[in-house]
Amino acid sequence: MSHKASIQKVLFVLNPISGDISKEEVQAMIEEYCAEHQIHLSFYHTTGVDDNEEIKQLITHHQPDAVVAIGGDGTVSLVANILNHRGIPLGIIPLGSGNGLSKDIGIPQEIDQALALLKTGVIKKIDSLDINGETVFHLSDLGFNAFIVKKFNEGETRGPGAYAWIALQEYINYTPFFYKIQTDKEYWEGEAFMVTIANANAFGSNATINPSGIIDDGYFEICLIEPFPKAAAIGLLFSLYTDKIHNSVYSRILKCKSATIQKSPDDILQIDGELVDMKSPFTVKMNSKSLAVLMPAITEEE
Ligand SMILES: Nc1ncnc2c1ncn2[C@@H]1O[C@H](COP(=O)(O)OP(=O)(O)OP(=O)(O)O)[C@@H](O)[C@H]1O
Repeated sequence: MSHKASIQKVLFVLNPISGDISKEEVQAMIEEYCAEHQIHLSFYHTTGVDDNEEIKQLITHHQPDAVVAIGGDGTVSLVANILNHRGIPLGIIPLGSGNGLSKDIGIPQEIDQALALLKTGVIKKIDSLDINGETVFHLSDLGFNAFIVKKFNEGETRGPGAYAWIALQEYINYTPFFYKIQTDKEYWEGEAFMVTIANANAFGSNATINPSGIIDDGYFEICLIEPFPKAAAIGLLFSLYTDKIHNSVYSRILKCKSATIQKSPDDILQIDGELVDMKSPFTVKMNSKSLAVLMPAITEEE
């Protein structure tokens, strides 16, 4: 179910440090678009400190029809967390390096086209997941990828090249952790190279970990990559980038509505790009259709 967006008042939340484009230019483009389409606008520039409270106050004050996050995954997550369960739609103008959620829901990656959704888009509700009080809108994982995210955050170099280089170096000596997973439907235990708790389909890098996931079907998937011989690594990588990982003998997907996961103490959890300190065991629960999102009308017909 979706309905045509009728948006006349927008709060734009802009992260001045994300992306490599001039934010003055982005703001000028938005101001011009809104003037042309009689959209009343206000801007909030994030500071990295108390943004959550400031944005909540601005929402109360301005009563916007939509709040548009302009930035990377961190900015999208900040705004999505505020809007979750509130009914006010989230818009996204992607400026980060990954932009995972925006890609998964079909939001154009070009600024002008993403902006045009204010007039051409539809509002649709998507699911979110609750992991012991932390919210996942896109993907969360344990194991190898979360470990690489940690290494990447600790390093000096940025960009997809740096991430791939760290992954390649660490992969050689990586030892998979042991997991116990009880879902509302089945039990699984064993070692896994990676355990992805997926509300959506693909990482910002376009590696599709959950090809058949649907973001508003009331289910999530726990996507396991079981330990594999080194010789299988290239094939697995190829499967991830051709939407075929579910066909691999090393892949197992547990589709469910709730789950309890037991992890090893040293294993790390990442949620939508941020590392989270999580106790074990932890529970994952579905919040069906909790977040209203502004997206292209075409997504529904695909
Ligand atoms: N004015 C600011 N100065 C410094 N840090 C900021 C400011 N505003 C937000 N931040 C920080 O920016 C981070 C979020 O960045 P975001 O993910 O949106 O962009 P990015 O890092 O460029 O994108 P990506 O994660 O996709 O590479 C948060 O850690 C937040 O605290």
